[in-house]
Amino acid sequence: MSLSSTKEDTSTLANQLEKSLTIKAETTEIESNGLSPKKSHKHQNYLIWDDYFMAMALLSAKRSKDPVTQVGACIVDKQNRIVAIGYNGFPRNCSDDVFPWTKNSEDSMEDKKLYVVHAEANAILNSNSTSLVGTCLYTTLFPCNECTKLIIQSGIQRVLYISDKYAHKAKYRASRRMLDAARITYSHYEPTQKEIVINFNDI
Ligand SMILES: O=c1ccn([C@H]2C[C@H](O)[C@@H](COP(=O)(O)O)O2)c(=O)[nH]1
Ligand SMILES: [Zn+2]
Repeated sequence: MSLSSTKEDTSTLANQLEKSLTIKAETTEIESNGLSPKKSHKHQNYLIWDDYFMAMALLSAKRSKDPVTQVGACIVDKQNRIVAIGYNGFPRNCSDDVFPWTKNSEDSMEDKKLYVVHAEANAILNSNSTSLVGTCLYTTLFPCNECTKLIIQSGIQRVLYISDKYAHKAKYRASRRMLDAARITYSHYEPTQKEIVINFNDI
C-alpha cells in the first residue's frame, strides 16, 4: 500500500478488506457447523413449533384467576396455525368479584366448579366456527371428561399436555377411556428447554 494513495484508492482497498473479512467469517462458520454460509446466518436460539405452542398455552393460563390451578389451551391446525386459545375462567358477565373461586365449600352454591368454563372448552368456543378437524390441542392440564367429549366431537386429533396431576380420578380415567375409543392420540409433552424468558424490554 502506498502512503500517497488517493481517496478513491482507499475506498477500494476498504471494500476489498471488508469483502475478505466477510469471506473469512463465512468460512469460519462453515468450518464450525458444516452448514452452507447462507443457512448459517439464521438465529440459533429460536423456538421449535411444539415449545412455541405449549408456551402459548402456558401464557394463556397466566390469564386465569383460579387460585389453585391455572389452565391454558392452544389449538393448532396442520399448517401450524394457531386457530384458538383459551384458559379457565367464569363465563362472560359473571364477575370474578361476585362468583367464588373457592373449592369444597360448605355452601354447595359457592363452589367454583359450578361456574368455571374449562380452558379447553373456552378454546373450542373461541375457534369462531373454524373447523377443528385434524387439529392438535396443547393443554397445560390433561383434559377432564367434559372437555374430552368436546375434543372428540370437534374433531381434534391429537392432545399434548404437561400436567396429569388428576390421573387417578374417575373423571380423568373416563377421559382416557373415551380418547382411546375415539382413537385420539395423547401424550405428555417434554419441552426442549426448561424455560422461556419474556422480557418486555427485549426489543
Ligand atoms: O379439563 C380441565 C380440567 C380442569 N380445568 C380447570 C377447572 C378448575 O378451574 C381448575 C381445577 O381446579 P382444582 O382446584 O385444581 O381442582 O382447572 C380445566 O380448565 N380443564
Ligand atoms: Zn375440562
